[in-house]
Amino acid sequence: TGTTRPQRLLRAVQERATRGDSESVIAAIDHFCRHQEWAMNVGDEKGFILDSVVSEVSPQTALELGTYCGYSTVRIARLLPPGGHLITLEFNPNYAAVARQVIAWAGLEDMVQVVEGASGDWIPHLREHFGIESFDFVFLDHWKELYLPDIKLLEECGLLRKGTVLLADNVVCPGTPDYLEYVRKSQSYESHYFGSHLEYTRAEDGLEKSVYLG
Ligand SMILES: Nc1ncnc2c1ncn2CCOCCNC(=O)c1cc(-c2ccc(F)cc2)cc(O)c1O
Ligand SMILES: [Mg+2]
Repeated sequence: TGTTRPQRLLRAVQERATRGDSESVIAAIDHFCRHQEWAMNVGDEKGFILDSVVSEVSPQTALELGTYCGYSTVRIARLLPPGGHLITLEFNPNYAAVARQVIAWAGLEDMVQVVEGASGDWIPHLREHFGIESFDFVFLDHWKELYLPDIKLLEECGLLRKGTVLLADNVVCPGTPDYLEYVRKSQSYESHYFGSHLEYTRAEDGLEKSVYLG
């Protein structure tokens, strides 16, 4: 029983990145994934698109579905405006444990809440548990077949408002066909595809940005 990949990724952060410097944490993870071991972070190329959307929205309240090691959590949290807060849901307790340490190494623990559990179980309780009225921004990066049911659940729970921006990773690879069809056809969303590549590879992938129209 050696270490897991997330544990090796965390060690690379602790060895290569400067405490409190989120840029160096992002760079350390990208270096590890390019030169040591591939891992399913959104990566630098799609991460640049994520940065531009987060900067444009400048969310006070943000939700991430699928934390993994906290790479996109750090990318989002470092761009939040004063008072901004990010809730990130992670199913796997081992991933969540690594993510908390990565987020702390970046010095962003005060803006982020890592919540362990399944998205479908937690979404109906976010309002009462965290005092959230609605989300300004949602990043979808968890099980690809849960993207569609989970945005329908967010709608039903009244957690989306006119103008909420959804950004979905992996809409080409591994792919989220039912989600794409829904947001592109629904009168309740204005959708746009940002073509890119699967993290650290030349395979095609992209992000779908969808604005909820209410
Ligand atoms: N809170 C929650 N509730 C429910 N479920 C949850 C949860 N939190 C986590 N999960 C479950 C799973 O989370 C990880 C999902 N991410 C991916 O699977 C993923 C896979 C690839 C990939 C892999 C292999 C290839 F060959 C090509 C591409 C690339 C990516 O960028 C990915 O994001
Ligand atoms: Mg992904």
